[in-house]
Amino acid sequence: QLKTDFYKNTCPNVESLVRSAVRLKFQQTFVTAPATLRLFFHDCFVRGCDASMLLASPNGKAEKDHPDNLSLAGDGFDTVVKAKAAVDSDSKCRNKVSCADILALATREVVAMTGGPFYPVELGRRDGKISTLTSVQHQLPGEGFNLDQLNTMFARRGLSQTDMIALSGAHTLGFSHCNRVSKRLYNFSPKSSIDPTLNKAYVAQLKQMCPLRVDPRIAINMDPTTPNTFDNAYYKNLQQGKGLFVSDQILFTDSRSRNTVNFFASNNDAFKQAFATAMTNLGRVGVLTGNQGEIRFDCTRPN
Ligand code: HEM
Ligand SMILES: [Ca+2]
Ligand SMILES: [Ca+2]
Repeated sequence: QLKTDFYKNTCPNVESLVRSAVRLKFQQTFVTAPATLRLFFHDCFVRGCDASMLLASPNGKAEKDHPDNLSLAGDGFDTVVKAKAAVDSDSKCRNKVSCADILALATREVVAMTGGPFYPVELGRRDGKISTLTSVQHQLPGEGFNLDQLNTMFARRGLSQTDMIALSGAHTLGFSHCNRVSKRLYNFSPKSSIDPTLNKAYVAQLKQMCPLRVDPRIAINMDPTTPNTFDNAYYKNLQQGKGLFVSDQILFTDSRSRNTVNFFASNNDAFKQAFATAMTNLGRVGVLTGNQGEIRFDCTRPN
């Protein structure tokens, strides 16, 4: 239903307009890349890829206000606002391109700019009008999830285990916060205070960055080897016990997903290809098309 040339007649330059705006923003701050990528994921998992996550909060009860979204970096939202302004600066395009499509295009740009694949982006999504805190409940994966929980949550959106493993490779970029990992370092289980699947040297490193009772706002790299490059280092890290979250490390620990991790670790091109396919599948989740929804004038509020 979505098509790569959806705006062929209404806004033929949409891709280059978004690209220049995202490039400019990326030059100002690297966080643009991980922030936009994560925003797209969270948007698609809640009510589908409809830009619901971008809607401002009039009453403190929007999607944005859910605890799982409070750590979304502001630069992701700002990237979409800037790209939308660039699109609307072209009189032919003004109010013709949905915020959901602008987010999908901006996400492709940040992936490509950091070294990931440049893949065709399907377009034609419409913007949703609803954003509620309760619609986020149980829709986003937790950092403590096991393989079955991850597979169930992704399968509900038509995404395979391979898609899930490839998409988890997004953790090759960006930051987390100490509160997400302290349980694995200090308080893992009655049997062992440290998660036994963690690499010992990595534990020491993490404990140094995240001492007990550290300020929970302290940020740490998710990929300790190449935090600013979109590459398959994430999977090589998993092979060495250097997955930051339980939900990362389980992909290698569980024998049902280990082969795919080993394959992506050994072949960056295969990972990039699988990531592109999985992003296309993610971009189709729950989309509004045709005359459903609307084309928002302002990405932060319904028309
Ligand atoms: C598989 C299950 C997943 C879990 C449990 C998970 C969980 C998390 C958590 C807890 C953080 C850190 C938040 C913080 O402390 O600030 C994070 C960051 C991030 N996640 Fe995921 N995530 C998952 C999948 C994904 C997917 C599918 C994508 C995108 C395709 C993604 C992209 C990112 C990015 C780019 C960051 C870094 C954000 C930044 O630097 O601002 N994650 N994720
Ligand atoms: Ca959404
Ligand atoms: Ca990396």
